[in-house]
Amino acid sequence: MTTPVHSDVVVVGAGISGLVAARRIAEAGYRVRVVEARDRVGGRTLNADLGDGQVAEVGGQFTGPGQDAIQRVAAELGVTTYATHDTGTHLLDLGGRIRPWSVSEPWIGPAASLSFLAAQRRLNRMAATVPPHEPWRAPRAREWDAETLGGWMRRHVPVPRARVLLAMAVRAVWAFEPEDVSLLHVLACVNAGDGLQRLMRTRDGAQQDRFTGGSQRISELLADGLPEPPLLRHPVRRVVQDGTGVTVHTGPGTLLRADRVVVAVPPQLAARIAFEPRMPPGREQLLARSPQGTALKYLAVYDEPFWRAAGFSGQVASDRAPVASAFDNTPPAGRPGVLLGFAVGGPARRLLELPPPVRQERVLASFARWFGERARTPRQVIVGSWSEEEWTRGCYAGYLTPGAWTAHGHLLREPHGRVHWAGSETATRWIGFMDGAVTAGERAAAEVLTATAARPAPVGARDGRSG
Ligand SMILES: Cc1cc2nc3c(=O)[nH]c(=O)nc-3n(C[C@H](O)[C@H](O)[C@H](O)COP(=O)(O)OP(=O)(O)OC[C@H]3O[C@@H](n4cnc5c(N)ncnc54)[C@H](O)[C@@H]3O)c2cc1C
Ligand SMILES: [Mg+2]
Repeated sequence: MTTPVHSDVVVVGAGISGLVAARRIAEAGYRVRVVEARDRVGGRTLNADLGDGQVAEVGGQFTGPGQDAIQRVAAELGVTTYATHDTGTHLLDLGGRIRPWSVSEPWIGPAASLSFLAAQRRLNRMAATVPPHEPWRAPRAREWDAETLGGWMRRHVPVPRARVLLAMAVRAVWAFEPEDVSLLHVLACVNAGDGLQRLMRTRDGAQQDRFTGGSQRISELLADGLPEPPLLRHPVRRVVQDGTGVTVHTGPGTLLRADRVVVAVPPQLAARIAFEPRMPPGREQLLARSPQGTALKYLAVYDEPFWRAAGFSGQVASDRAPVASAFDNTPPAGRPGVLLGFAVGGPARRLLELPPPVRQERVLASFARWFGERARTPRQVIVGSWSEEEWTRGCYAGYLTPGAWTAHGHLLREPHGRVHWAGSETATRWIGFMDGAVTAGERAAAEVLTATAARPAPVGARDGRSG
C-alpha cells in the first residue's frame, strides 16, 4: 500500500500561477508541495536554446505597462526586462496589398480608419462598465453575455475593412475568433487589460518588453526558491476530500495528503481531474463553457536579422493565412536573427489539420512574402503547437462563450471545500496573461493562508513527513 506524502498545501501545476502561490505559502512558513504533469516547470512559458547562451521563447513572452505583478515577481527574482525590437517600418498585409506603417495604428483610408477608431472607443467605454472581478454585475451584463463579439461587430462596425482590422487585432491579442466569444467576456478582458490600445500595441502596450533570459526563467527561479522541489512527471488524476484533509492521486500512483489544495491549471485541464466530492454542477458547466484559444508560434532562426538592414521592424499584421502577426524576436545580443510568426484563431485551426512540414512551408512563405526569399530558408525552425500539447490544449488562455459569465461566473473563484482555484483564467487583471497568473496565484495563496490560520492543519499533516 502506498503511504501518502504529507504537506500543509499541495499545489497542482508548476506554471507561473502555481509556483507563485507555492512561494507565498512557503514564505508564510507552511509546507507546500507542487505537483506537475510535465517533466519541466513553466507551463505555457518555455525557453528554447539557440546556442551561445541565447534563448527563444516558445510560449508567453511579452510584458508591458500596467503589468505590475509579473514585473514585481521578476524583479524579486532578479530577472530584468528589455524593449521588444520596435524600430523600422511595420507592414500591414490587408486585402492582398502590403502597406508600410510606422505610427500606433495602421492607416487604412479615412472611412475605415475612423470606423476602426470609433469601434475601439466604443468598446473601451462599454468595457469601463464591466467590473473584471464580477463581470456578471455589469449593468448590461445579460445583454452583452447573450451575444458574441462578432455579432456586435457586424452591427456596430459598418465599414468592412475596419471590421477586418478589428478581427485581426482580436485574433492577435486573444487567439480566438470574434464569433467564438461572449461580448461580455471580451469587455471584462479589455477592462482588465487597461483598454484595447494597450492590449494591441507594442510601444506603450502589452508587447512593449521582454524578460532577459526568457520568460521561463521566472518559473525556474520560483521553483529553485521553494524548500521542496516540484514533483515533476506527476499528473494529478483525482482529488479526494474527506473530513480532515485532501488526498491527491497522481499518475504514477504517488499519493499526497494535505490540508488544502490549490489547482493552478487551465480550465480544460481542471475539467479532466476527478474531484470527490464532485465540483458543483455550475462549476463543471463553467469549465465546459471555457474553451481555450488556438495559437501556433513559429520561430524562424537566421544567422542575422537581415530584414533590419532593409528597414523593416519585423512587425507585421496580416489578414492572410496562416501568419496573422509577426515580430522580430532576435535576442538582445543581436544574433542570431529570429522572426516570430503567430498563427491564431481560425487560420490556426486550419493549419493544425495539415501535416507539420506543410504548416512550416506555409508559414515560411508568409515570411518570404514580407521580407524576401532569404526568409524561406532559416537555419532552424522552432514551433510551439500548444493545442497539441496534452498539458495545455490551447492557448493563449481559456475564454468564456456566450451565457457562461452570467450563468456560472460567480463560481469561478469559489473554493470547492478545501480546494482553491488559481491559474491566469481566474485573474481579475490581465486575464489570461502571465501577469494574471501571478495575481491569481497570490489570491489563492491568501485564501489558503486565511483558511489555514483559522483552522490549524491536522496533526498528521504536520508530522507525517521527515526532513
Ligand atoms: C504561444 C503563447 C503566447 C503567449 N503570449 C503571452 C504574452 O506575450 N504575454 C503574456 O503575458 N502571456 C502570454 N501567454 C499566456 C501566458 O503564457 C499564460 O497566461 C501563463 O503562462 C499561464 O500561467 P498559469 O500558471 O496560469 O498556467 P500554465 O502555465 O498553463 O501552468 C499550468 C501547469 O499545470 C500543469 N498541469 C496541467 N494539468 C495538470 C494535472 N492534471 N496535474 C499536474 N499538472 C498539471 C501544466 O503542465 C502546466 O505546467 C501566451 C501563451 C502562449 C501559449
Ligand atoms: Mg500554474
